[in-house]
Amino acid sequence: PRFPTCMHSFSLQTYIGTLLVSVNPYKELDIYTVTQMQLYRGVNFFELPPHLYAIADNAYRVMCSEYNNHFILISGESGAGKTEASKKILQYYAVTCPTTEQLQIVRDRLLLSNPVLEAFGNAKTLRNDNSSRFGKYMDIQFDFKGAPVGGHILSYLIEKSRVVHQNHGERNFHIFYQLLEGGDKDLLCWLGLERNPQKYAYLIQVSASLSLSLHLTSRIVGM
Ligand SMILES: Nc1ncnc2c1ncn2[C@@H]1O[C@H](COP(=O)(O)OP(=O)(O)OP(=O)(O)O)[C@@H](O)[C@H]1O
Repeated sequence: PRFPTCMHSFSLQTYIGTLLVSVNPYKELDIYTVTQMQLYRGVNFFELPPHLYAIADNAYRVMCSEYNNHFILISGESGAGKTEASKKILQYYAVTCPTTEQLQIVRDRLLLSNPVLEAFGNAKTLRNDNSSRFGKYMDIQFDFKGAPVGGHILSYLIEKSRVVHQNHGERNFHIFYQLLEGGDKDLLCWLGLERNPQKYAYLIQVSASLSLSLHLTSRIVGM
């Protein structure tokens, strides 16, 4: 793909005013390290190359100095990298905000809730192997010292129909496959389940190419 020439070629991120435009690199870049977090911490917005951490740090510092609420809106098409971006912002706050041993529980809950939410709310689609099939609103509450003391994650509009119907080449919610793959023998026995997902009509994934050839075959047979 061709990127705008102003785009910082290393991070695939650039600014339009104070808006960060980020291109999904589809590979791990060495720009989300603790060293990078320390680099962006407390530094003026335009002093360093465009980065998610600059957005996160700016929102945090303005909140602390103005004592008011701030939000970061992440938008983009499916597969653009919104979920990954939100996780990186959470990690940034987890590492850089002042904390106490007690507050680490809040931090851990915010970070560790993600795998659970993704298990129940994410699924493979044609555009994204880990697509969020629900809207997410997340807030973090800070005390007057700027330490994270709590938060909410609200989910809404989950794609319930996926449980009983998936488009060709797509899958059901991850949790069903995870349960069959990772659930221990006793649990599966108690639930009356077998380990093989191919046994369940709602979990059988028909690949896009296979479904196309089936479709064509049935058309030809029909003729
Ligand atoms: N910053 C990144 N670095 C490396 N890979 C990334 C990054 N952002 C996204 N990806 C890759 O792209 C995939 C899709 O990203 P993500 O799930 O965040 O998209 P999304 O915008 O939330 O999509 P959806 O709207 O379908 O939920 C990820 O599973 C990951 O493999």
